[in-house]
Amino acid sequence: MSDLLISAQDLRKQFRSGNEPVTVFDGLSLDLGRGESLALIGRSGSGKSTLLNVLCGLEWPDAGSLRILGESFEAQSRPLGRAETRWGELRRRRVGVVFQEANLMPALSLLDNVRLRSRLASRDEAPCRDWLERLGIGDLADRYPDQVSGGQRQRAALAMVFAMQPDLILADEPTGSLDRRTAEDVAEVLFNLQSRHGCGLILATHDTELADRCDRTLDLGHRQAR
Ligand SMILES: Nc1ncnc2c1ncn2[C@@H]1O[C@H](COP(=O)(O)OP(=O)(O)OP(=O)(O)O)[C@@H](O)[C@H]1O
Repeated sequence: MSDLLISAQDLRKQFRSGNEPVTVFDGLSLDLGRGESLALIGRSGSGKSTLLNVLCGLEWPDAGSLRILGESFEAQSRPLGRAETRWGELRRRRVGVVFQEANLMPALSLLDNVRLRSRLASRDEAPCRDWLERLGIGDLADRYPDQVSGGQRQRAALAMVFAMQPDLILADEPTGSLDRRTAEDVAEVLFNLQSRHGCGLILATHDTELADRCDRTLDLGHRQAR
C-alpha cells in the first residue's frame, strides 16, 4: 500500500463575488506522506481554510483531482451520492478535522462530545477522559460547551480528534485562541500523538513557531513549498 496519504493535483478553487469569479488557488498540487506534517501559512485570505475544507470534502474544487487515504475524487464528479458518502465515511473514521470554530454538540458535556466522536470512529471510549486531562481541561469534563472559554472549546475539539485516532489530522489554527504557554503545551500533545501514531498532519497557522515544528511549510501567499 502507498504511504502517500494525500496526493492532490492541479486543484483550483474559485468563489463568486457578485458576477465575478475570484480565484483562491489554481494549479495547486501537494503530497503528504504517512507520519509527515505540513504547515499552511500565508496572509489572511490566502486560502488556508479553503484548502483544508477541500482536503476534507467540505468544499469541492473547481478543477483537479485528489487522492486521499486510497479514495479518489475528481473535480468533474461533484460530491453527489457516492462521493458524498465516501467523504462522510472518511471524516467519521479516518480524517480528524479541527476547525477555527470548534464545533461541539451544545447539548453534550465536553466528555460526552469526545466519547461520541470516539464511538462514531469505532474506538475505545476508555481514554476519552484522559485526552481531556492531557489537554489540561480534565476538570471541565462535565461542563457544556457554552460553559467554557473559546480556548477550552478548542482543546476539547482536539481531544475529540485524538480520541478517534485518525490517519490524518487537518487543523485550522489549532492553537489560535490559546495563550503562548497553553499553545506550546497543546502543540506538544499534538506532535507527540502525530509521531507516535504516525498519522499525517496538515495545519493552517499564523504562528511561526508552530509552523516551524512541521516537516514542511506551504506558503499560500507565495505558494512555495520548502
Ligand atoms: N464561501 C465563500 N464565499 C466567497 N468567498 C469566500 C468563501 N470562503 C472564503 N472566501 C474567500 O476566499 C479567500 C480565502 O479565504 P480563506 O478563509 O481560505 O483564507 P485564510 O488564508 O484561511 O484566511 P485567515 O488566515 O484569515 O483564516 C478569501 O478571500 C475569502 O474571502
